[in-house]
Amino acid sequence: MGNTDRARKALDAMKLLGFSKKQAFPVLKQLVKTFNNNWEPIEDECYRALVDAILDAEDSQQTPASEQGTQAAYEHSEPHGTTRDDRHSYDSAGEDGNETPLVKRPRMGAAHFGQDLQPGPRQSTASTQGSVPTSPQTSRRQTRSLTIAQQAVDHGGPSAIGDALISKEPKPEPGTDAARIGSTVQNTHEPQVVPMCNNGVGSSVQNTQEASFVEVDVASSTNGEVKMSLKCNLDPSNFSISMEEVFKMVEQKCLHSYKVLPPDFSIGKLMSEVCQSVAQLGTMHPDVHSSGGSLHKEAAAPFVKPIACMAAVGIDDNSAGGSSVLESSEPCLHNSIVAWDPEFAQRRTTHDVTDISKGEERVRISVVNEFGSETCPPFFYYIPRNIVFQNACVNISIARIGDEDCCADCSGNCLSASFPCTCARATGGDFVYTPEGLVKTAFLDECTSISRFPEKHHRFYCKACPLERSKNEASPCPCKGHLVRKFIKECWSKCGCGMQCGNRVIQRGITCRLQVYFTHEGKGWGLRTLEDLPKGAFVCEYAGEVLTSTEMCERAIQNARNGKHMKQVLLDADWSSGGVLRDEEALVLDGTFYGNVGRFINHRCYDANLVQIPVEVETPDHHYYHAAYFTTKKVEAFEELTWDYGIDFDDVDGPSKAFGCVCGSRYCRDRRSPRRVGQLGGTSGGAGLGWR
Ligand SMILES: C[S@@+](CC[C@H](N)C(=O)[O-])C[C@H]1O[C@@H](n2cnc3c(N)ncnc32)[C@H](O)[C@@H]1O
Repeated sequence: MGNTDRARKALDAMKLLGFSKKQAFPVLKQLVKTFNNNWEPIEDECYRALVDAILDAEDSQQTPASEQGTQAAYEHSEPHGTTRDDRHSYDSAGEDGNETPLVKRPRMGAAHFGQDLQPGPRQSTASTQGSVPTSPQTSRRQTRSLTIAQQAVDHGGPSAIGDALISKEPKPEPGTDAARIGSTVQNTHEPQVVPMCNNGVGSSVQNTQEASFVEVDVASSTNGEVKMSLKCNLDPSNFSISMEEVFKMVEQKCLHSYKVLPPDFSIGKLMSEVCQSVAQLGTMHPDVHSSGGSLHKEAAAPFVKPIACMAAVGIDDNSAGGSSVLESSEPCLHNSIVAWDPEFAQRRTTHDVTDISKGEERVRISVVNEFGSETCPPFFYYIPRNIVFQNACVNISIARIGDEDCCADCSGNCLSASFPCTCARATGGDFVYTPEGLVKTAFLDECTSISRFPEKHHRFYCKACPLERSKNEASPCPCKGHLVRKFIKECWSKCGCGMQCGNRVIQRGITCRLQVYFTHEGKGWGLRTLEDLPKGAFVCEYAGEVLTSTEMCERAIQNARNGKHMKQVLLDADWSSGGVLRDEEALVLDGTFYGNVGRFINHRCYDANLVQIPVEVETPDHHYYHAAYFTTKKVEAFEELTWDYGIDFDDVDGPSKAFGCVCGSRYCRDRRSPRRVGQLGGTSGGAGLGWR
């Protein structure tokens, strides 16, 4: 083929992309000269070099259309009212009058990965930042969709020169909040089409005459939710490929294009990194953002990284809530007395909806209400870790931790030692956590079983039950029994290992991305995850004021008068093992007035996706411990996080009076429930945890 033919083909190809001959020709001429009449690099990858060169030439001339006032640089006139930027998005017709795709022009190579789709001069209507409403109050999910439209037009030249990337209407995904909000999604984007070389994922259908689409959807919100999905509407009967094959192919093409790539480069990883980066930018606390501090790293570290810990090296624990210690040198902790001032609380009605934790957690925890008018839950003080109310005795002292209660001789990461350390042995002979920071399946399943089928598990019966005594001191009822629960013992400060030790998970605080949201089933506010969570993942603790059981009863009476629901968790795992317990040793956590996100976890009968496991960190006995929530199964992003409160709904005198269950579980135990569709034989009878 001679130079003239090659030039004609190149100009035809450019025309298909919306570049006029006037634009393309001088650039092509220059390129041919630059490459010493060698056409290969010009024709390579569907004229990628040429497109880039034209865009570069445009860049060097470009001023915004609104300022320019003329479109003299273009052969054809602009559609009505469009700006130069718009024109890049909407070339309404080709020079031949045929309807050609409305084009937007990013750099071709980068467009595969959306890299060139960052805010930029020619993407004023579709920038990621621009798409996100600036008001933090806005709870609407914004979606950003990029569609690679494969036109597969065969003009004798590279067949898929017309591949295009379209930013289209937000498209909610089934099962996500975006799907629920449906038409309420605010779309700040215009549809856009970007020319793509056919070296993308759609290449396997380049000969088809029918238009095919590959959509890359990036859904994001002000609250930092990000979901990236890739959808193809290709006819699956034409071919069968696995995503792995696709990734491999794209990876090879990347390698070909960019010449140098790290050996472990993967498209899957790249996509997940894109999501994580968007999430990270959205979830970083402003102070971290500006300082680029280590907290930023920590927040971004996937919690499943061996060391949810690794990133914790060098973190500033003051701000990051890395320790769950109740600070005290007193045997009984009385230095953090919390007094609830109802008047003050009434004056303070709002939370920071961008972060209900007020920066107390490592990640922001946003609040959204897609269904009602209340913008946020009733006021309470957010505390990331437990604080004693008044009389509770939480005896944390170095002196009480004996050699048999810690692993003073360890160093580094206990999980990598050849033998389980003392702390691991305290959990039953082995480490409970995997190197990825997840609770091992066998242990988790046993904890879940105890919680689901308490009647099948062993109970202790107190001689003088503190719970019954606090209800009626004069003539207490016999103890109803306390479940023997399985404990996790984490390494702690008296141990020789470091903060990066894999046997320290809950003490690092929340690392997954959570959101408080208003449920539509009538449960009030609830908690959901914004990312997929594997089975056994730590979600959060239930944090609150530490009360004695007498204080709890007094509060319960007071709250019943005020029509307030209590949000309490009994720490009764070991009440009967040490003989008669003093009232100040029988402890309860109450998150009603001072609490963390754990107070938003709603109840689900039987098949809840969280289980509460007692975790001992700083105290060697089981009177005081942390009530930590772990996932019982894989949980998808945007799923509500639920826990079985262990309520016996048939006990009309008990806590079930508080609410009619609308958990929606097919095993719902509340016979009155309108949403009940089935029944599991037997009742829970309580999982050893009271809930009022
Ligand atoms: C710990 S709080 C959970 C957060 C609460 N939904 C809120 O808005 O603050 C427990 C309260 O949530 C409500 N709740 C939790 N699970 C429920 C369910 N399955 N059905 C109905 N209400 C539920 C009840 O009002 C219960 O007293």
